[in-house]
Formats: sequence, structure tokens, C-alpha cells
Amino acid sequence: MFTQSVAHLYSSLTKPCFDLLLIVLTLATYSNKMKGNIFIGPSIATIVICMTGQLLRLLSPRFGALAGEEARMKANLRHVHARLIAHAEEVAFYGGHKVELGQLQAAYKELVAQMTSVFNKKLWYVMLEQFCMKYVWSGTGMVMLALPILTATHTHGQKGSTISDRAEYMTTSRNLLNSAADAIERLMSSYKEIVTLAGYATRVSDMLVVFGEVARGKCVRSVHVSSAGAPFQVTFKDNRPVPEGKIIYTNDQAIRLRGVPIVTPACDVVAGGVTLDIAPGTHLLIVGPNGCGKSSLFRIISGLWPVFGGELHVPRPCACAHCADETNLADTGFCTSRPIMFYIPQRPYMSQGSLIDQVTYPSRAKEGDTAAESRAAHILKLVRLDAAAARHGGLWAVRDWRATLSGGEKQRMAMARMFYHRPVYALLDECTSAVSMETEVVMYEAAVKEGITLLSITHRPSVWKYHTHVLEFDGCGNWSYRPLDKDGAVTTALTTLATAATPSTAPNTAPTTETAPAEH
Ligand SMILES: Nc1ncnc2c1ncn2[C@@H]1O[C@H](COP(=O)(O)OP(=O)(O)OP(=O)(O)O)[C@@H](O)[C@H]1O
Repeated sequence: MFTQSVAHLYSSLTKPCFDLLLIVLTLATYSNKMKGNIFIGPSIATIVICMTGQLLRLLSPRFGALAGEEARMKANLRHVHARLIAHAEEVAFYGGHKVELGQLQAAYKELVAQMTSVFNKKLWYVMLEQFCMKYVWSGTGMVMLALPILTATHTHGQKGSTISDRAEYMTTSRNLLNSAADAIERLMSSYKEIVTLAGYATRVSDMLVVFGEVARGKCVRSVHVSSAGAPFQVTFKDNRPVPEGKIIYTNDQAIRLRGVPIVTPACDVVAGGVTLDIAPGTHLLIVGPNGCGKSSLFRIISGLWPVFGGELHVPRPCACAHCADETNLADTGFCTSRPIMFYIPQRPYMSQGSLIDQVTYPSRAKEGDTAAESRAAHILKLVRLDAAAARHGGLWAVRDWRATLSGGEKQRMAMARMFYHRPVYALLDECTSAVSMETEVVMYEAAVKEGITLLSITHRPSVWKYHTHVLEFDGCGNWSYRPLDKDGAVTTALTTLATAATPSTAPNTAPTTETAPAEH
């Protein structure tokens, strides 16, 4: 944009500069040779130029204000994109792509409408301006150059001193200089524009190549082949990783993993083939040291990351008309069925809009929807956000909620979303780490009562009692899956994990139903 502006500025300045130089040189050459009054021409030219310039200024639309407004809209569009890039994973987990698409399209359409109106206004103005610059001002320039010759005193017998000689000489020089200035100006501006265009074209071409690869499911990222000692070997074909795992859709709402390795998109094998069975009512606690693959398991179950091996059985996605139509934006209707999985990240995502929009995200409540209002109010009370809601102007108050709410309040808001949508499974990824223990316990209890099955990553022993099973990673690629004591008493290994922030190597004391395969 900057290069383009500079190029345009440069090309529009070159011609007037050459013209002015030519006029000054010609006047200087002829002023000492001619006895005519050389000041009449410049004076008339200056008056004409000033008058037409003033007229153009009066007729011109307020381009400064229009450009300011356009810049604001461009910044807004960039801001919406940047938000989405920063929170892409959270939005993908929530399935909030339709709401985000709606907001992106609204910002884009606003900008397009503004730019179209500016272009329409510019059209007639630029035509008038070009006419004045090309014909009125250059015509005045010609008159100005002609005046000294017309008013010059003729000297008899001197070679080349007749008026016709001088006029011929001056016209030829002027035409030559004009043509040269024009040609150089065009060459320079064309060169710059072509170079800029080539840069943009390369970017667009790269983007189209990536789009094509994504559409064919072959997007290539920089990967490194996992080492020989890794608990799982990723298969490569033509230097590309091949996800060889199977995804099987079930109708019984159960989630089953059969030897599914946890492999990152960079082909790092984080854990060997995990085998476990989760059904509604199997509240699973997932523990392990940092970076052992706890969140990655959620990414694989949710379908964000490919399955590189084994079999993943997950409930069939909702096939209602609303969910099936990818072009359907949130304001054209809602899915009324209960979502199967609902992910709540540690760093909660706050969308644009009112407070009630935060609770209902990724759906949107319509003004006057009293059922949604009373449900949202009840849930805000449950997660103890009712006082904060009243303080910030109520359910329909629009604020930058990312900045307005505190860390703990944002995490409670994310839990409020879960209560609003009542999913079959809630994937809680350390999502209450900033919430007080007392409120955390209230929320876990309420979730279990609501019939939501919890799959939780948490280091707080106070909520372990709400789980029936535990999946424990040791951070070296090994894992174990077993039932958790009913009374909430935890195993030695888990206690060690909670008290020491080191990878657990202690042996399992609870009855083990599944353990990692032979290589560990
Ligand atoms: N998008 C990604 N691309 C490549 N590698 C990733 C990506 N996300 C995570 N990883 C890697 O995968 C490994 C497991 O990450 P994961 O987020 O599952 O850890 P975690 O067990 O949830 O850790 P924590 O307790 O710190 O949240 C880490 O080594 C991390 O660097």
C-alpha cells in the first residue's frame, strides 16, 4: 500500500516538475533576448491556475474524512482477523466458525460499501481534475510561453532572430522536452507498478497453492521424522506424513480410542497408542506433566488434529439442517440439539458483542428472547457472575469483554457457556485454574447434576472426586487408564503428581484396566 502510494505520488509529481522546469528555462532563455513584457504571461497563468485550483478544492468531496473512515474500517477488519488468528483453536473447538464468519463478512461488507462510495465520488472529481490539469493548465502554459514572443520587438537582419524562427525553436524544444518528460514518467511509474504487482501476485499464487493442498487434504508443513525410539512411527509417503488412523462414527454417544497415538502436526510423537472407553457418565480425569499430550488428546478427539494410527470412535456429528449448511450464519437460525462435545480452554475466548452473546456463544440470542435471557441470568448466578453482570450494564451491554472481565471471571464465563449448551461431554482444559476453589467445586457439582460428562485436565485435587476414571501420562510417552476410587481418594501416583511438579514415575496402585503397550 505504502509503495503504491509513493509510486502514484512520484508519477503524479514528475510531469508538473518537468513542465515547470521547462517553463522556467524557456522564460530565462527568452527574457534577455526579447524586449516584450514577459511578466504578463506568468501573471495570467498564475491567476487561472489559482482560480481553477480553488474551484476544484470547493467541488472536491471531503476526501480526508472519507480516507480516515476507510482506514478505520480497514483496521476493524484487520482486528477481527487478528482476533480470529489468535484464538483459532478455541473457536474451532467451540464450532464458532459461523459466528466468526458472520462478523468477518459484516466488517468486510462495511469496508466494501465505504470504498465503493469513495470510488464513485472520486470518479467525476478525478475526471474534472485531469481535464483542468491536462488542458486548462497546460493551455495556460502555452499562452504564457507565447506571450513574450508575441510581444517581443523584432530586430531586422539578425539570423534566427525573427519571431517565426524563435517560435519554431521554442515549440520544437517544448514538444521534445514534454515528450521526454512524459516517457520517463510513464516508464518509472510502470516499472514500480509492475514490481509491486509481481510481489502481490507471488503472495496470491502461494495462497492459492496452499488452498489447493488443504482442499485435497495434503497441506504440507515443515516436519521432522520421529526418532527410532519413539513409541509410534509416523508413515511418510513422498516426504509427507500419512494419517493412517481410522475415524469411525458411532451412534451410541461413546468415545473409544483403540491404539491412537498422540502425534502433533509437526509429527512429534508425544505418547504411544492410547486405548480407552468413555461413555456418558464416565467422568475422566487427565493428568500428567506439562507437554505430555493432555490437550493434544482433546485436539485429536475433537478432530482438529489427524489420527495417525489406530481407531478413533466418536459420536456422529449433528446432521440437522442448521449444522449441515456451512454457509448458514448464526443469525439465520440455531441448532436446537444438545452438542456432543464442548471444549473449554484455559485461556477463555471472548467474542465480540453483548454479555449475553458471551454466554450463548457460538449461538447468538436475539433481543426480546426472554427464554434465553432468563436462562442466561440463571447461569450467571450459578457461576457467580451476576454481580459483575449488573456492574457492567446487564445482559445486553456491549463491551470489550476480553479487557473488561478479570481472568477468573472469563474462566467462569466459559463455564457459563458450557451450562448454557449442556453438552454430552465437556472437555475442560485447566479451565478453572484462576477460579476460587469454592466456586470451582460448585460448578463441577452443578455440571455432574446437569448430566454433563466431564473430561477434565486439572491439577487441583479438590475436584478429582467428581471423576470416575483417570488417564495418566508420565511425560515419556507412557500412559495408564484406570478407575478412580469412588470416595475421591486418589492414588499414590496422583498424589505425587499433585504435590511435586515433576513427571510421575511412581508405580500404579489402583487396579489398572489399560496400560501403554509393551515398549515401555
Ligand atoms: N500446534 C502444534 N504444533 C506442533 N506441536 C504442538 C502444537 N501444539 C502443541 N504441540 C506440542 O505437543 C506437545 C504436547 O502439547 P499439549 O498442549 O498437549 O501439552 P499438555 O500436556 O496439555 O501441557 P500443559 O499441561 O502445559 O497444558 C508439546 O510438546 C507441544 O510443544
